[in-house]
Amino acid sequence: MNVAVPQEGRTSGSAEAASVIEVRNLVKAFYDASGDRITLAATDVNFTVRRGEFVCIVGPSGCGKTTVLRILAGLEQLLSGEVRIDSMTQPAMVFQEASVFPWLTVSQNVAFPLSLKGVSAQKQRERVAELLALTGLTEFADAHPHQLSGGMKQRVSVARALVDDRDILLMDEPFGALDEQTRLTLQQELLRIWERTGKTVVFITHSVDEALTLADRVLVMSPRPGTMVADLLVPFERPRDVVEMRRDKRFWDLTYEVWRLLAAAPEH
Ligand SMILES: Nc1ncnc2c1ncn2[C@@H]1O[C@H](COP(=O)(O)OP(=O)(O)OP(=O)(O)O)[C@@H](O)[C@H]1O
Repeated sequence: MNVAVPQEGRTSGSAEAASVIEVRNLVKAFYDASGDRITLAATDVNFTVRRGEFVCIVGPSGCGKTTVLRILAGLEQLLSGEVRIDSMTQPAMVFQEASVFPWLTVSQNVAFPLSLKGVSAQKQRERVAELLALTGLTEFADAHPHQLSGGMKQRVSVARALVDDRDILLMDEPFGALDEQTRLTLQQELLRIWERTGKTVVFITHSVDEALTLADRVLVMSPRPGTMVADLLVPFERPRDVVEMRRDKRFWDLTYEVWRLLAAAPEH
């Protein structure tokens, strides 16, 4: 069942049992205030995501990656096409900039979705403790965001996205603003969390390296208006070691393959 805000083109149902997200012939355009000038952001986008899968989307800047993700989240309307999300819960979203409330503590930030749902204080405490442990934040439970590093703030965002146990996690360049080393640490942590929770993840990144580190499949988009030009299987076994996997020649062969596709993708 789809509990997302109903929109034209978004339907519910379980036509394809294995796929939890199905996008067919999606077209999205933005209009200026007068309605005259149109920016075609994405065109004829097709892909599916199976339950529990980790899918990364890469593509050049402005090709429509965020737009596609926002449509999945129910934050944008599509112009035409169809989006089917087979889930009991609205997708959770994590953005590039850690979206934490500065006046709340780490615990209160993580608990926020539960407080909106009227979950009892005792249950909130239990669930928040689980999530703080999962994301390595237990000792910062009472800290405020200004006392945290960028990586820790992003951990708070991830913990909050997981706290009310939604099936689908949509992540828009969540580690894009972090330094390389913190990024690698958080990639490893995200993989561990994903393996434990079994969420379906759609993750946008500019980094080919990051996509191959995390994903079961990498979807490659063309320049704007973006469309899918490749759907590549990432064959590395799980659990992955984000450092050790770089010794595997297949990692670099795939890196070359994705870069070749990005370089060759035609502009529309
Ligand atoms: N609200 C909006 N109004 C008008 N145009 C928009 C809006 N949002 C996005 N666009 C345009 O749609 C196109 C796709 O934008 P989008 O943010 O989806 O790209 P992206 O692939 O995520 O880019 P980046 O990788 O740089 O974040 C761009 O040309 C952008 O200017």
